Amino acid sequence: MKFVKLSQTNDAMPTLGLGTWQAEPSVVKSTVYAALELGYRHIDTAFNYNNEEAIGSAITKWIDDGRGTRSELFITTKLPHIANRASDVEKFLNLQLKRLQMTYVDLYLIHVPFGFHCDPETLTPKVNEEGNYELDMDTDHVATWKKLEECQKSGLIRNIGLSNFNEEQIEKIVKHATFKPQVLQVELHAYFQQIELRKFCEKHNIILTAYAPLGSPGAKNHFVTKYKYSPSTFPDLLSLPDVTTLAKKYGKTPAQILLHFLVRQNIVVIPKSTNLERLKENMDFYDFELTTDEMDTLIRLDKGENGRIFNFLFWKGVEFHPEYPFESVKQKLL
Ligand SMILES: NC(=O)C1=CN([C@@H]2O[C@H](COP(=O)(O)OP(=O)(O)OC[C@H]3O[C@@H](n4cnc5c(N)ncnc54)[C@H](OP(=O)(O)O)[C@@H]3O)[C@@H](O)[C@H]2O)C=CC1
Ligand SMILES: O=C1CO[C@H](CO)[C@@H](O)[C@@H]1O
Repeated sequence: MKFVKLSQTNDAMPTLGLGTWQAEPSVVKSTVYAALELGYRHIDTAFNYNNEEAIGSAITKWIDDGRGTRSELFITTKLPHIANRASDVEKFLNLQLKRLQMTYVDLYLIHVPFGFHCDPETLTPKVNEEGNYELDMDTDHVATWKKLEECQKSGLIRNIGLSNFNEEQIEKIVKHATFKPQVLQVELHAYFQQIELRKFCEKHNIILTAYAPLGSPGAKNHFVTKYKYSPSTFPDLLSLPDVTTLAKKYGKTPAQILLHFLVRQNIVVIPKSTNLERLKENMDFYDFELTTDEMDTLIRLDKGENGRIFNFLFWKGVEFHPEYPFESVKQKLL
């Protein structure tokens, strides 16, 4: 396992984490326990994934079984879109810590830059007459960030960061922050390499975590059936000839090539799997080295903005939120 150092706390963040979106609570408990046994030390979850409780039980059991200690682990969770306001940070963080059975998380991210009104009974977004989520137009990133800083100071969070924010939004937070964002988690894979954003993060000492590092094969099913997206908009990175050729050459799988490609560039990856064989496979990509020419071949797969899968437009009307982050997605809608 390789680690990256977070600039302000000097914490070591494992370059491989286990993604858990779409990992159902009924299976994720055994998945997380198995992953820890295999050597995973970094788990990525979120309030929205509805599985923090199951993940917490798996980790608690693993520690109680004497298999390892809390301090060996790097646990990330996220402040949800329904709580994207200073007054909700402590309430949600405390609830999430309770679900996770932890006294602190290693990394807490603001999940998305936009906010929705919350139904306090169900802790789900309020829905308007047209059946759309009600946007909270008053989202104030700096105020929310200051609250995260307080929670970091009081020891509930070790590191704070952002997810799905654009450069301008990050810059504003950096300008007002006492404790700067340590990590930015965004969609990042061979078809969507985020070249400009990566330069920006390097300049600000922000570590990038790649979500959907395999091109999120599971999102296709989810978005097509739940949100009626067209199946043709989803990439199949695992079958690309440039990837499968390299896999053959090194005796590796396409997934291992795609993960190696990102980690080689100092990017943290969080592939999701609930399948034991694939959990093992997704750890085993550190023992070979693509040549510079081979890295260049994969770099050339980048489709820029056309490679984006996650635009959040499945939340109808979200592009009208003042903090909707993806200007080029908005432009295309005009
Ligand atoms: N901050 C944010 O807004 C977001 C964060 N995330 C985070 O990033 C994580 C990763 O992204 P995700 O969207 O899950 O996409 P990934 O690119 O990690 O792909 C996961 C999918 O690929 C399959 N898979 C896993 N390993 C392999 C393999 N070796 N070969 C073939 N198929 C494989 C999984 O199925 P199976 O389980 O059956 O193996 C699953 O369907 C999420 O789980 C979540 O933690 C994701 C989206 C947005
Ligand atoms: O993390 C995430 C996984 O994908 C979801 C889509 O339903 C988003 O909620 C979210 O950003």
